Amino acid sequence: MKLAVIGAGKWGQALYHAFSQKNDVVITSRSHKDIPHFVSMKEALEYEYLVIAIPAQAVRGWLEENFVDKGQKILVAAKGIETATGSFLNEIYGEFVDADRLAFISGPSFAAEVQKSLPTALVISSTNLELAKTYADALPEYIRGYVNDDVIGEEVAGAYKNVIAIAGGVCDGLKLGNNARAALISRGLVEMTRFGEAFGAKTETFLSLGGAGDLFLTASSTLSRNYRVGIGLAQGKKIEDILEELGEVAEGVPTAKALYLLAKQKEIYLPIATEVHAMLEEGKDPRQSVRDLLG
Ligand SMILES: NC(=O)c1ccc[n+]([C@@H]2O[C@H](COP(=O)([O-])OP(=O)(O)OC[C@H]3O[C@@H](n4cnc5c(N)ncnc54)[C@H](O)[C@@H]3O)[C@@H](O)[C@H]2O)c1
Ligand SMILES: O=P(O)(O)OC[C@H](O)CO
Repeated sequence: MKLAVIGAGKWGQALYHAFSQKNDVVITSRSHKDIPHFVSMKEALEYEYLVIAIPAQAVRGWLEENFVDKGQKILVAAKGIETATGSFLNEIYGEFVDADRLAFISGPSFAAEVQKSLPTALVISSTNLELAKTYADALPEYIRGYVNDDVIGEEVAGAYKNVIAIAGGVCDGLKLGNNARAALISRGLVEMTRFGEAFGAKTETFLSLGGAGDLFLTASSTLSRNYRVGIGLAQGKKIEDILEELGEVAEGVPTAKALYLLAKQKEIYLPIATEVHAMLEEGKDPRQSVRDLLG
């Protein structure tokens, strides 16, 4: 199979490594990178099968500037909800490509471990299960690919867990203990499920890889950029300084605002996301957020 990976950040390069095990893969990004089989954006967009690892908040602009529909299939490899409009990625990509040519990859997957070919299990979701299977079959032996058709559920899970991961970092940064982190992660799973169901997601989606699996991974590891944002908040750092130090995308930061706005609009009770939003956007003291969550 011939594939083109678009976006050469940590995740794009990890997926390029993974898919290259069994396929002919090229990679591109907005600035040249010294990677074998690096091609121009124009050449990459001629491929039939694409993998796009551009961060959620940049997707719409990138599509508007670069994408011409020539029948390509797209595996969307980002996790987030567009803050400006509250749109999920399937809605944004859906403005450019029919749903039956869109698939979404999610699940517990630190790029650094995928890059080292460590055992991983991921979910590829699509309304077109044949397409999901095509991409899953292209994964290497060290990645077990599951497929399902609950695109909304997998999208919500992948986006929401980044916000709970920020809270997980706050919890550990304040040294509140394992009991507190377990309570936070469990309640975070309930909260993301409640949110997902409001948008038509399947409850069981949140019990598997894309939900509980990715949440447990991300909300308790310094390998997570979002978890590290929480550590910084607990240390009293300003979010601007945290992100500058990080030097990589932390999708939970803009997604927290998107969740807060959607929760108000649809009147959904999202206590943890609301407190993360308050810490990020209003500079609320993390200790006060914890007290308010426990209150
Ligand atoms: N890093 C991981 O472990 C991991 C794992 C799974 C999913 N993801 C998801 O993958 C997506 C990308 O994250 P990442 O880890 O590669 O982040 P990163 O910060 O390592 O890289 C982001 C890449 O996007 C590019 N980019 C940013 N704005 C752009 C724009 N306007 N147009 C074109 N390119 C742009 C940057 O140049 C950079 O190469 C995120 O949604 C993230 O949640 C990351
Ligand atoms: O580093 P994070 O917090 O963006 O998490 C990376 C992946 O989404 C983990 O599955």
